[in-house]
Amino acid sequence: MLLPRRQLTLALLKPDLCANPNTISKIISRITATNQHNNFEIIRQREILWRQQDAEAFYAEHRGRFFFERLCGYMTSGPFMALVLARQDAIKEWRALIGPTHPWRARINAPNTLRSLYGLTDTRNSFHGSDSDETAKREIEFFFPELDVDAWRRQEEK
Ligand SMILES: Nc1ncnc2c1ncn2[C@@H]1O[C@H](COP(=O)(O)OP(=O)(O)OP(=O)(O)O)[C@@H](O)[C@H]1O
Repeated sequence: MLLPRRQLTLALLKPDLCANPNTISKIISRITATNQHNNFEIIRQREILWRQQDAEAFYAEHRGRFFFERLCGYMTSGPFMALVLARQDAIKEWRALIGPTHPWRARINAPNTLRSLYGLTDTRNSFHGSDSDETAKREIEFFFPELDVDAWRRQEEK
């Protein structure tokens, strides 16, 4: 029987979460829980501490937006976790698990999502997820340059 092909995505657990190790372990348990909507395999995991220029490079597409300075300030305020997650439909399923960008919207429309439970404000929304295969490759290789995403995908297709 052919197993469904897995996909990679980049997940960030942002600095407000990493200030509390207990919160991180609860979130990791939820990510890896074996049920239909979780069940992610953590392929790589790394603690990151950014300088201002790292945040500006990663979020370059948002330069000029009203929240750009706030976003870079938040992401350089302390260590955060970068994770590479694998499962079938990883991009869609991780974005579904974290919920809408704005935590207040998540609390109304998607109350069991991670941003509903842990997100603080529009900027301090605690999580990130890649939005396409192309973005996932760029973002994964930004944090894990030693991981060749194309090679991983080729291997997965065999
Ligand atoms: N209207 C806003 N006000 C304040 N901060 C914002 C706003 N929109 C986005 N941000 C911040 O910028 C980040 C990147 O914005 P983007 O539009 O790419 O959100 P997203 O794709 O839903 O979230 P993410 O990329 O973090 O998964 C958001 O996660 C949030 O921290």
